[in-house]
Amino acid sequence: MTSLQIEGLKVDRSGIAVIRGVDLVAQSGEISVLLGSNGAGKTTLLESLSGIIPSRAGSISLNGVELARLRPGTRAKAGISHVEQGRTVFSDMTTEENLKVALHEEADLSDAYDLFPELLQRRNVKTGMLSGGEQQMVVIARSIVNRPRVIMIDEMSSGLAPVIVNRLMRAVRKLADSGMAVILVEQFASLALSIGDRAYVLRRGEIVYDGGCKTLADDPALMHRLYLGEGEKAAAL
Ligand SMILES: Nc1ncnc2c1ncn2[C@@H]1O[C@H](COP(=O)(O)OP(=O)(O)OP(=O)(O)O)[C@@H](O)[C@H]1O
Repeated sequence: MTSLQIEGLKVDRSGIAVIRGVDLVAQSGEISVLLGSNGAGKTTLLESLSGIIPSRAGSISLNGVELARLRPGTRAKAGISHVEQGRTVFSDMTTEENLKVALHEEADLSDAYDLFPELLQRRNVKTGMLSGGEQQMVVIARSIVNRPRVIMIDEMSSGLAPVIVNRLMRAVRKLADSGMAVILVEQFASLALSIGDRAYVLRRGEIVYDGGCKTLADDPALMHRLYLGEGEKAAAL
C-alpha cells in the first residue's frame, strides 16, 4: 500500500508565499482530485512534490521515507511521477521512441500499451503528427512505464474534446484501480469528481476542503463558496 503524506508544506515563488501550510494524503488505489481557481497554487504544489521547485517548510513522505530535501531524479526513482501541463512530446520522434526515452532497463512498454491500445497502432508515427488527445496519451503512458507508486497529472484535459477527456478519465481510473495513488489537477471539476475518491480544494495556497468527491459534487453551492472564498472553511474539514 502506497501512501504519500504531505504535512505543513510551504512553498514560495519569487519570495511570495504560494503554498501556505498544506496537509494532503494520497493513497494507493485512490484518485485525489485537487481543485481550485486560477492561481490558487495547484501547479506549484505538484511541482514542489516532484522537486522541480523547492519547498520552504514541511514534510513530503512516501511510505515513511522523507522526500522533501531530495532531488527530482531521486524522488522519481522513489516512485513519484509527474505529468506536467502542456503535453510535451518529442515531436520528431515516433510514439514508441517517446515512450522508450523514459524506460529503465528492467521495464518494458506493455503497461503503456495496455493502458492505451490506441498508441500501439500509432507506435511508428511521429508524435508531432498525433492529435492533442493522442499526445496526452503518450505523455501519460510515458510517465507510467517504470511503474511509479504515485502519479500526479496536471490539467490533462485542457483544450481537448469531451469524448477524449472521458477516455483519458477512464484511463486515470484504471491507474488508480491498478494500485497507484493518483493526484489529479483538473479544470473540469464535475468530471474529475465523478471518477475521484477524495477531493481537496486549494484557495490562495491553503486547503479549504478535504473530503469525499461525492459530497462536493452533490453540493454545487458549497463548491461555489469554496472557490469564491465566501464564509469560513468547509464543515468537512
Ligand atoms: N515561475 C513563477 N514565478 C513567480 N510566481 C509564480 C510562478 N509561477 C506561478 N507563480 C504564481 O504562483 C501562484 C500560483 O500559481 P499556480 O500556477 O501554481 O496556480 P494554479 O492553481 O496551478 O493556477 P492555474 O489553474 O492558473 O494553472 C500565482 O499567483 C502565480 O502568479
